[in-house]
Amino acid sequence: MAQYSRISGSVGLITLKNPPVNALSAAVRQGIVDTVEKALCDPQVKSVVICGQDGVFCGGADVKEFEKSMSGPPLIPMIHSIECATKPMVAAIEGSALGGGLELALGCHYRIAHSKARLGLPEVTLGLLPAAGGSQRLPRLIGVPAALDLITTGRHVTAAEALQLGIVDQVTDHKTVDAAVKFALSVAGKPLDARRISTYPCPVVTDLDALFEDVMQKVRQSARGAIAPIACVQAVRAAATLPYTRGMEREKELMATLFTSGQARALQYNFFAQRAVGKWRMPSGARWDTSTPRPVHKVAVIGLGTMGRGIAVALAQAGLPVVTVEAQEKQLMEAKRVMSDMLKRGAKRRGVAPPLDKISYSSNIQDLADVDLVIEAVFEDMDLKKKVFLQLSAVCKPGTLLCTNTSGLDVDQLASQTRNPELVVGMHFFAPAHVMKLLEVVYGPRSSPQAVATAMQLGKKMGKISVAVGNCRGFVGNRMLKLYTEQASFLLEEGATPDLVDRAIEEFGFPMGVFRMSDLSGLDIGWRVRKEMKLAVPGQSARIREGRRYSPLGDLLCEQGRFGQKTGRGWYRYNKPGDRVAHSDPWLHHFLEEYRAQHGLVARRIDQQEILERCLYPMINEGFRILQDGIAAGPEDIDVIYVFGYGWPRHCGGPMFYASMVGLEKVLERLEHYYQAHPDVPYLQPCSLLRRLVAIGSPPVQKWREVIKNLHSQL
Ligand SMILES: CCCCCCCCCCCCC[C@H](O)CC(=O)SCCNC(=O)CCNC(=O)[C@H](O)C(C)(C)COP(=O)(O)OP(=O)(O)OC[C@H]1O[C@@H](n2cnc3c(N)ncnc32)[C@H](O)[C@@H]1OP(=O)(O)O
Repeated sequence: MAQYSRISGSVGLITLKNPPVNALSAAVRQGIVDTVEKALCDPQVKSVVICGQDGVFCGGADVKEFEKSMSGPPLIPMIHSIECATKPMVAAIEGSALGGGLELALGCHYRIAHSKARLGLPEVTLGLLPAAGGSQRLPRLIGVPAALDLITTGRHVTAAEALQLGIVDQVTDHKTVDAAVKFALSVAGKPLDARRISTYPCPVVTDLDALFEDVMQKVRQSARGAIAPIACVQAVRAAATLPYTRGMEREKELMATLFTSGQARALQYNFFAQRAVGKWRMPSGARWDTSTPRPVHKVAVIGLGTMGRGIAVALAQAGLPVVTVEAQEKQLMEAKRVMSDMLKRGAKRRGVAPPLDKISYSSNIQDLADVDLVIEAVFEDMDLKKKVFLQLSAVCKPGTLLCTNTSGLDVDQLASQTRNPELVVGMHFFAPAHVMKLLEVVYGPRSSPQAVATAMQLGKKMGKISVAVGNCRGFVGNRMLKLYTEQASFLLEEGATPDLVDRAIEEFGFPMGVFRMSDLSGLDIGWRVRKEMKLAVPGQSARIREGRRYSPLGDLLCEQGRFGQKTGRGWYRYNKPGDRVAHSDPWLHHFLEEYRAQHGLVARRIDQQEILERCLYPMINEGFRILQDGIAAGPEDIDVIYVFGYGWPRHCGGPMFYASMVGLEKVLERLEHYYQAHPDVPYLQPCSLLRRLVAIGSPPVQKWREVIKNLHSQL
């Protein structure tokens, strides 16, 4: 839909109307075609302004339409006819001009932006390229290097940067449409030949081959198997080397391969999944749109280890006053120094003043009497956390929300220490907490919807993608991760090496393999938990514990003081403690051989396919159990957690989406196969939800919620 009116006597005003982001649906495209024609045929009209309603120019093509067969006028000729118009066309950009929205603006002869507007070609993040002329017009307008940067990263630029780059002609702090109309009046009747970007030659680049080789290498390195960034580079190369019409053909050709790819489907699924997790619901029926968060004006963080420091910094960066409490004076002083540096570095990056005054430091828990919300981030020890919750419950004013930053401990046990268990939730941050985007908000059986709503809103304010999940050991992320790491150890017992397993995982697209990751986070953390659970017993190497297969490999390494990077030895060897470059370690290979000999295990050749299936399918199976248990409300929650918290390659959608792409029948068949081969690993047994989905014909992932709902209503 687009509305046409005439203002200031001679300016035709076209307003895109498709809330919330004025996406270019078939109806909007039809509206634009019709209203442009009207404006061009109206003899009173000397120039035209195109704007979007409600302060948003246009969020691009309507991504929901990509799943259906396309109807309505196509974008490319529509934009072409705007560029060919004989009356000046001016884009009035407020809010966002993204993807097809910016391409539409590039088809106009002039662009006026509000100072708060954001512009960009983020198609690459959806597995696509700017295929309505964006890959051909932008390099012609701003040069090849700048266009490559914007198109391959998909980053949004501010109006100020857009002006500097030459994407927009004017930036205004006032009403954008008024400024655009004034501008349109001033250019009426002026020649337009020099304003049609498609006619520009691409600015010459010295040593084009070297530039593209360099960019392609960088993109291949950071893309980790994603195809869209590579196609984006190829499209820009076409702009730099071919006439416009041939460049457009190349753009179309490249888009055709991306458009139907699994990666594009995965990335678009993930785009909507990120938005779906904000619409949380609890098994009780409480939901995001019926639960009002409590106001949070002042926050506290208790415990200033690595996690507490990161959380406090993220809170201060979000503009919240934070009281931090650390019982040990020495640790408090050290934390203050490190956190001030973190705030200064962050502020420098963002070009703002460091919010040092937002954080106050104390060693006295009594200083938390007036805060609205506390995040406890002391050592991961249930007894210690219980003690802290007991104290907090006595010190804090009534109504204070008490949150625990735990990676898997029982939130309900902590709630039971307090006067108001309904005000207790888990906030599981990921390290480094001021950088990582993910937050698991964990509700216990007694957490109130209001407490969940408050934690979710705080997460949003901190710039996190927050996912509400139920309370169980490890919540969603770590519950699934446990099986992944355990399977990786089993593979070592059977003949693999850390390098072999990590290579397979990294080629799949994870930034780091399972053993490299374990060395980075420290083997001792899991060891301590296993010792607490009485699973790990020093000096013991039995391979069956509590009636099921157990790999003591990690425990045995810890007994040798091999804790990973921090000790310079772990699954790999490092040149010195704290070093980050992992080297294959002959000692470890010898250790594995001895271990296998001791247990009568014969090493066999393990291929990449088996490594992936053994590491990923049990996780996926556990994901189905998590859905079945109602710990996560839908597959989107699990997938968002894995993409943003655990490095699951975004172009594979997330573990549950990946399962649907592989085919649920295949996942089921392989799990059955592995369970038969390893009956002492109970979690390999396929979960009944997976069986059920296969039995009803493997519906697409978007339909699983319905199946789960029916399953729960039958129980
Ligand atoms: C054989 C095969 C032949 C192949 C040839 C096919 C040729 C096809 C030709 C296509 C031509 C290509 C055109 C173009 O190059 C492609 C594109 O434009 S792709 C889209 C690019 N745009 C984006 O990526 C922007 C995405 N949106 C955002 O970043 C943000 O939404 C925003 C605009 C910055 C606004 O942010 P917020 O205010 O925070 O709001 P939300 O993000 O929560 O969004 C609100 C609401 O809107 C929905 N939504 C947003 N953008 C779109 C969109 N582009 N399409 C559809 N829906 C969109 C979002 O999901 C939210 O929905 P809700 O959750 O409320 O239901």
